[in-house]
Formats: sequence, structure tokens, C-alpha cells
Amino acid sequence: MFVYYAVAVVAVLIIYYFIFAEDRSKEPPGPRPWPIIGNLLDIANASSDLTQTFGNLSEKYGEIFSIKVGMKRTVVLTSKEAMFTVIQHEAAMGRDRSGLFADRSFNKNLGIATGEGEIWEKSRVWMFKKLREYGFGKSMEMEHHIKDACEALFSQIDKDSKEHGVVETNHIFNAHIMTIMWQMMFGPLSSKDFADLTRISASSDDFVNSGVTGMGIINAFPFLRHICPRLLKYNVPMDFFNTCNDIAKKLFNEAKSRMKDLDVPTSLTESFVQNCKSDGDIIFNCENFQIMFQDLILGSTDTTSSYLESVVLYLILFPDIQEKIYQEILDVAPDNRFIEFSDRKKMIYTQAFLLESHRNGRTLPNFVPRRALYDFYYKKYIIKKDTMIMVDTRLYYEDKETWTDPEVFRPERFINENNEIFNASGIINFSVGKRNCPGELYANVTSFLFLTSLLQRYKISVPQGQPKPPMALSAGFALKPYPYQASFTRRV
Ligand code: HEM
Repeated sequence: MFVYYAVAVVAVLIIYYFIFAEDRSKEPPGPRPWPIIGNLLDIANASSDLTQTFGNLSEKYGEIFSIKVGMKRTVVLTSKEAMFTVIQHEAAMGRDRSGLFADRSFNKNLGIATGEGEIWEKSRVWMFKKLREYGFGKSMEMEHHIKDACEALFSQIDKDSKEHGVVETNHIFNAHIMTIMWQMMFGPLSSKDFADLTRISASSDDFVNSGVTGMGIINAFPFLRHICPRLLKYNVPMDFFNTCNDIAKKLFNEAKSRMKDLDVPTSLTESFVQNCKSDGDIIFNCENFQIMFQDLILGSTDTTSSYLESVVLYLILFPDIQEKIYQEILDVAPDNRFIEFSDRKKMIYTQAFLLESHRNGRTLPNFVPRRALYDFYYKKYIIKKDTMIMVDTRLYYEDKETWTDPEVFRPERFINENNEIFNASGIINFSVGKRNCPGELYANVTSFLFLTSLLQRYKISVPQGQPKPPMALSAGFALKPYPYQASFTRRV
């Protein structure tokens, strides 16, 4: 009996596949999707590596192609022209708000990273304007927090070096980087804050370590998270989101009770609370605050930390390059003073190294998926309402016409004959347009200061007797090196 049912189901699927499949002739080309599973077989067959898969499909179908990820109609953009044109289109300002994305925000349109329309726009503008008042981007104030974070990192490196002779670099930056955003949101760190930071940091590490397979399946088939949550490790990201939400709610309520006795807010959170005047306000309410807190903590921490892990990897893989940066540091600060962000103008090679690290590290190669808010066209192709829009930056960064020798790690490609930085705009890791990454400056200041203060203090190398770690990167929430160890030898 079972065999008859199975044959009948297969027959229906084949009839659907060849006869009833919808007309997609005006959409970007791509492999024909199967009912229910879409193109998951093409994706799985092509390669286990998503960016490789997208590259293979792009070779066959061009700079823009269609796939169905489960039931979700998706277009993938692989050329700079396609990315820049589509991503900046007003119709492409939506986000995927199904499955995990919906669950993380109480099934509501909230926050910056997954919010849409008025809520997104107003939340983003308010948050980043206010952050600037509390130090964000203002060189000296933010540098002060970064300097403290570097000191804490050095203590950890010294301790690990003393105890083990080497340092495990996996996640070494995360907790320290989190403290920078924390202080801009809540003010100076207290001992209570350290307990919260440790909780968030631990659950964020679990989230990032849990891998992307389960989340990819949930993304393709959101209903499966209710059927087999444990198998798909659905609890791991949800633990992280719930931990963030609990802590944000607690801090919101604490600020609320403080504001009863205060006229002038002393932190961003108090400022937010002061604006919460009416219950129905769509921006100034506790739930929107909780989601914005998640956006900032997750948005600023894992990205910048993964990028810095790549930076340290390139330093140990290319000791000559490390030495050149160190010489530049000595030229600018022979007395070993703390290097400031304004010093970067005199540190052309260091800047070029950081750009080349972005080109190789890519960090968020698929950006954050967008959703088409209405039908629109790219060249002759229609991108229909509710289509997911993804990018893949690898082909662009490996394009020989653009980069001549993309396979070589060569900071000099960003320096012109007048010893000035050249083609910095070739780095597109922070995306473009009005929904680009609002944390670009923060990431650049943080990575510049972490790099220079690390090299002022240590010579970093592959531990003696160990093979060089691979340059290939591992995919997770962000792209980062496979775990590796490094020796940190004190210079001063
Ligand atoms: C190396 C570090 C970073 C990289 C490579 C990176 C990259 C990105 C990318 C590609 C997007 C998606 C933009 C789009 O949809 O077009 C994004 C969004 C976002 N990033 Fe970053 N980011 C980094 C650091 C940061 C930092 C430090 C912060 C916070 C200060 C931050 C906060 C955000 C937020 C809130 C969004 C959502 C923006 C929106 O939807 O309007 N990011 N980031």
C-alpha cells in the first residue's frame, strides 16, 4: 500500500514540476524549483559551501539568478553592479520577518535590523543620533572605552600565555568588544553589568557555535521549528534572544525607576525611557527597546570580533606585513603612547592592511537578506514582491579584472603612487544605501585601535612547532577563521 502512495506522490510532483510550474520567464533565470523543497537539492548538490554553490550557479545563470530556498522565492546578486543597483532600490528595503526573525521580535515589526517602514526608519535614526551624544563615533569618548577594552584583552592574553604558552583566538575579542557598546548605552560599567555581560557573552558564543545548518533549515521551512526544535537546535538562538530580552527589560525598568527622580537623562537608555510617554507609542516602548538592544549587541559584537580574528590570522600568516605595520606604529609613536584614531592619516600601510583584511575576510558575505516590498525591475528581470534578496560578495572580491591578482594578500593594492589610500570604496562589506550598516565607523575605529595597540605590545606569531593555520574561513553567523592558536610575545 505504502508503495502505491509513494508512487502517487512522486507522480504528482513530476506533473507539477513539468506542467503546472508557474511561469517564471520574466524573473531572473535559475534552476527549476521542485514543489515544497524548492532548489534545496541544487544547493546541497552543488557544494557544501554556500558561497561556492552561489558561484557555480552564477557561472551558469549570470550576475543575478533565482532559487527557491524551500518555499521562499529568492534572488542572489553576485556582481557589484547588481548588488549596488538592487540593494539601493526603495522596493528592496524590507527584511525577512518569518521564522526565527519573527520569534526574536515577539512576532512584531520592531527594531532596526529586522524592522520595516516607519518603525525601522525612526528607530534607526533615533538610536544612532542618540548614540553619538553618548560617545559613538566621537573619537575621544569612544576611544576611551576602546582603550579600557584593550587593557582587559591584554590581561586575558597575558594570563593565557602564562598558563598555556599560547592563546586560543576563537572568540577572544567578543566579550571585550561588547563592553564598548554597553557603555555607550548604559554608562560606566558596574559589577552588576559584568554578570549580565558574561551571561550574554556565553549565550552568544553558544549561538554562534551552534552552526548554520539548523538555522538554514528553519529559514527554508519555518514550520519545522515547531515540529523538531531540538534537532534543529532552535533553542540555541532563542536562548540568546531571550537572554538579551530579559536583560534589556531589566535595564529598561531600572532606568525607568531612576528617571522618576531625574530631569536630565545620564545614559542613552534613560533618554529612551524619558521618551516613553504614551502607552501606544510605536517607537518608544519596552519591546522596541529590547529588540534594538539585541540589534546593537549582536550587530556590533560578532561581526567586529570575527573581522579582528581574521586580522590576527593575516598578521601571523604574513610576518613581513606585521613588521611593516609595527614600523609605522614606531614612526608615529616612538614613545609608545596610545595610538589614536586620528593617527591613521599618517599610517597609510596600516589602513591598507585593514582594507585588504576586509577584502579577504568578507565577514558578512551574504549581508543580511532583504525582502522586496513590491514588484520592481533590475535590467530586464522582474523581482516580485516578497522575494528574498541575497548577495554573495565572493565573486566580486575574486574578480581578476577588478583586482588583477585577487588570490594574493597584498595591502599595497590600496595605495597609489603618491602614497595615498586608493579605492577604499572597493570594499563593500558594510553594504550601501540607506539600509547599509550604521556601525561602519564604530567597526573601523575599534579595529584600528585594537590592531595598533596589540602590535605595540606584542609580536604575534604561529606557535613554534605548529603548522600555519589555513587562510580559508569558516561560515557561521559571520565568516571567520577556523579556530587557531597564536603566540603573543611581549615587546614592552
Ligand atoms: C566588521 C564589522 C561589520 C560588518 C562587516 C557589518 C556588516 C553589515 C551588513 C552587510 C549589514 C546589512 C546591510 C544591508 O542590509 O544592506 C549590516 C547591518 C547592520 N549592522 Fe553592521 N556590520 C559590522 C559592524 C557593525 C557594528 C559595529 C554595529 C553597531 C554599532 C552594526 C550594526 C548594524 C545594524 C543595526 C544593522 C541593521 C541595519 C538596518 O537594517 O537598517 N554593525 N551590517
